[in-house]
Amino acid sequence: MSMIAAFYSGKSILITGATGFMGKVLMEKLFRTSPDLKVIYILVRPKAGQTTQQRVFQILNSKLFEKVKEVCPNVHEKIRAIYADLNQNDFAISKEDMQELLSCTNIVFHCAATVRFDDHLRHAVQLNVTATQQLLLMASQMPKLEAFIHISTAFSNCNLKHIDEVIYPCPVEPKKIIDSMEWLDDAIIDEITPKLIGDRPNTYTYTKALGEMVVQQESGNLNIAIIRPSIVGATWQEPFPGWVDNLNGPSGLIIAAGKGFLRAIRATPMAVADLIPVDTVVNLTLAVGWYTAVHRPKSTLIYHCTSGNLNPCNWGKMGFQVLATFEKIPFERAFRRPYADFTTNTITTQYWNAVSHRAPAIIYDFYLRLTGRKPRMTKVMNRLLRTVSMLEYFVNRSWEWSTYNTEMLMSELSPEDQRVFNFDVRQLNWLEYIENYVLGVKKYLLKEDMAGIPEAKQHLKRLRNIHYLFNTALFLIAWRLLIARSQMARNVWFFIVSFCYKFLSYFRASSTLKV
Ligand SMILES: CCCCCCCCCCCCCCCC(=O)SCCNC(=O)CCNC(=O)[C@H](O)C(C)(C)COP(=O)(O)OP(=O)(O)OC[C@H]1O[C@@H](n2cnc3c(N)ncnc32)[C@H](O)[C@@H]1OP(=O)(O)O
Ligand SMILES: NC(=O)C1=CN([C@@H]2O[C@H](COP(=O)(O)OP(=O)(O)OC[C@H]3O[C@@H](n4cnc5c(N)ncnc54)[C@H](OP(=O)(O)O)[C@@H]3O)[C@@H](O)[C@H]2O)C=CC1
Repeated sequence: MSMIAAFYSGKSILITGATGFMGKVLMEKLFRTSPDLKVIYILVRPKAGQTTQQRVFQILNSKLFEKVKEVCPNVHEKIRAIYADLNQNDFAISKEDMQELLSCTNIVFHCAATVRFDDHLRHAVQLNVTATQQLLLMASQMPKLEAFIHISTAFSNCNLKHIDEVIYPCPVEPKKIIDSMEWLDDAIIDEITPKLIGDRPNTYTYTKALGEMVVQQESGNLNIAIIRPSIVGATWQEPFPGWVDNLNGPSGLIIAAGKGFLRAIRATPMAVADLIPVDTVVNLTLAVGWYTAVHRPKSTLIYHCTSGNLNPCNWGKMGFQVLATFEKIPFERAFRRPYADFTTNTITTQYWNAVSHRAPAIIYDFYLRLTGRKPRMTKVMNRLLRTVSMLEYFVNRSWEWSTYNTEMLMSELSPEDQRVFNFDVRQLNWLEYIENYVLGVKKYLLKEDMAGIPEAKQHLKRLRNIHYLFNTALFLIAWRLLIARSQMARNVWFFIVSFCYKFLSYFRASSTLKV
């Protein structure tokens, strides 16, 4: 019997960010391995015209939860969606709901965050810092609370090269930042943002670092742990390989490359691609919840959930495997044939952006205009290049994260727990994982049918022929123009033609002699 699974039985668990990528996988695993848990409270806001109930209904009826329904048929009764907006005071939770949360919760998993790199500092602070502070305040009023697990990111200290499992202080105290966000206007915040974030690349990593400081300062008597995952990718094994449901991290770029929009990126092929499957992060999170509640470590432990030091893969290998998978499993209706050049040179990147990204978009928009349709490709391309420029920071550097606590925890687990809550990334086969990732992107993000693969392959063949035809035509036109203008080019041309003629004559003569 798994000790971790048994620990969560009968428990009331509060999850923030349960509608997000990681939150859904966390809920799924909890229900599947501990169907006897008492209740999962999730803080949800209405979104995109859906009420909180409709959102929960949609999640529970998704493919991700198919296995859960078999082991926990009354899952609908065990999930309690509580209306909440983490941007509001007291999260806008009703008094009755708040009372229930405070009196019943045993474990808190705080996953909610804004993960947008370019979020306005005010908004990023509100969600990643102030909301964390408020949640800790709530937690301090929960008499039955056994553990509070905060999800941070391995990149919260990406300004350092070697990162230990400790909290590194930011120069300005989080409390001061929270206060100043209340009275500074947007223009001033915009002005001071670069100074505040310093050598971090964006407001996301900065506010996640502030969030960790808040956890440290406000922990009081709470039993707290922090988990720092690196780049979270599709599921490795559970509930099935390749599941992914948003464009963050590599997923968006896999689509862009597979559809032929993205053909080059400024990336260092030898830099470590510190990807970690979402189910690995969830398994570690649940193991940490158990360990923190049962063993009650004296201080707040930080767990790095990374792959680089245990089972490294680099961007070059990853890109190669992604492209190789497109050969077997192409995406439908590609704009151009998938190809991705990783270059570290800024001038080469600009050349590729002009020739391979912007020019085809302009030509395609011109074609759309000619055929009476609305041009759109230039806009899509500009957005994509902006996204790529924001991710470039992470694909041109390598970090070293120490993983003593994570390895210590692994050794504390029983063999059964090591199997059921496996977070040993050394067992991951990258080639297989990446292939499943690409397949998952096709199935769950693009919602493409596998039956369409032969047609997709045909389409790529047509694109290849168009490519050859286009290049030949371009070459001939360029050559014709050169001949018309340069005596030297004409001489070369006559030399080649006469050489070919002589060679053919000689060949014909020698074959006649043989006969
Ligand atoms: C050969 C292949 C090799 C693969 C090689 C992979 C390398 C991959 C390195 C990753 C490295 C991350 C390392 C951080 C790890 C953490 O810890 S951070 C957690 C992850 N967070 C993220 O990834 C957030 C990144 N995204 C953002 O911040 C924002 O989307 C951006 C980039 C600022 C764009 O903002 P925006 O212009 O306002 O656009 P937004 O409204 O978000 O979306 C606009 C459009 O772009 C699309 N879009 C959004 N994000 C993306 C994306 N990532 N990609 C493409 N399209 C996107 C949207 O679907 C939308 O399309 P439409 O619906 O309009 O058709
Ligand atoms: N994805 C990654 O690569 C990595 C993620 N992380 C961390 O993991 C955690 C989970 O990330 P991930 O699941 O990928 O992120 P998602 O963007 O998929 O999910 C974010 C969650 O936060 C919720 N949320 C955001 N704003 C509010 C609000 N105002 N009120 C209530 N809920 C809100 C979202 O709700 P809604 O659905 O309503 O928007 C959603 O459930 C985060 O803490 C992130 O920093 C760390 C490293 C890498």
